[in-house]
Amino acid sequence: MAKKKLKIGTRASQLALWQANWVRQQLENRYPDLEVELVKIKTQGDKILDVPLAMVGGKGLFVKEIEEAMLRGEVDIAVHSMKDVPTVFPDGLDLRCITAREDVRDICILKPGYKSFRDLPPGARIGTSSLRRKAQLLQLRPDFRMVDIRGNVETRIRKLTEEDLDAVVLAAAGMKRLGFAEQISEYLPVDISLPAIGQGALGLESRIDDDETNALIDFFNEPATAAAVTAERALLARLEGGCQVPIAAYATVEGQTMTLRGLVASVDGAEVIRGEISGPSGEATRLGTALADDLILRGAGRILNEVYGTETFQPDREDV
Ligand SMILES: NCc1[nH]cc(CCC(=O)O)c1CC(=O)O
Repeated sequence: MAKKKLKIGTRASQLALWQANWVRQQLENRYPDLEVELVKIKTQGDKILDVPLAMVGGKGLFVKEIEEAMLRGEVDIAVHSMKDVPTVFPDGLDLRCITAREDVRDICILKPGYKSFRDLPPGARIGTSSLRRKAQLLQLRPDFRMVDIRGNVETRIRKLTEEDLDAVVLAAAGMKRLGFAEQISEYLPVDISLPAIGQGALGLESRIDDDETNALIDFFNEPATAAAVTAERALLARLEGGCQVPIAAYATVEGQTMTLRGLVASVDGAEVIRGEISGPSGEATRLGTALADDLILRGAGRILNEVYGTETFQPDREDV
């Protein structure tokens, strides 16, 4: 008998609900007889609002409680921003689909009066709590003063005015999904702000053995984005990336060829190790791992050891 009802586990933030509702809509369009319900679940990341994310620590801050509900059978699938999804999954669960990417870039909203990000005055105060954004912007403009802002997209937009900042930096994807595109002052090219791993893509997670659900959702997977995000995540996994280190990667696929760019930086942006690799898109994992190894050899290993307090990343170790 065909499945009659499907439950989506989602965070209650505006962006998460938009994303879950988008998935619901696609499902209902495709399967008119299917009833789709959203189940709101509070995660650790939603509860700790006053501390910069990099200091909260722990991977999967925004997904753990939803995964637990899925394992208990209370929900069938979870919809995540790929950016927030850890690289390892609990036993019994896996990432089943990666959707086509929304705009992958970061954007800025400037204080009224400024024409361009390039024209911001010396010492301009920039709102972001992402180490990745901070490090890259500080490399470009060491005079910038970075101000931590947390909260959902609307809250962060409001902080431009409330905290009298000169600019705030956010993901284009979130702005567009929530209908705030007209508030975008400028798109930051990927050479200036290389995106977060998985930025702009959604991931659908489900129980590995739930064949019925998996058959229903497989159409969401978009092979080119899936390959690109797989390469980015392989790089992240090799670098054991948590959120204490600025790490960025972005892969594009043309025909059968993938180009992956990546970087690891020191938090102050004084050191930014960049790299690029191209190869068959069918070898996404190998490309991501190989670029990570290249970055480690060229200085990322030292940065990671310092931040993690380990000596794991030795350039001369064979398995690194
Ligand atoms: N960390 C929060 C988060 N997770 C995903 C997005 C944006 C949407 C996306 O990248 O898919 C955002 C907001 C932001 O960084 O501005």
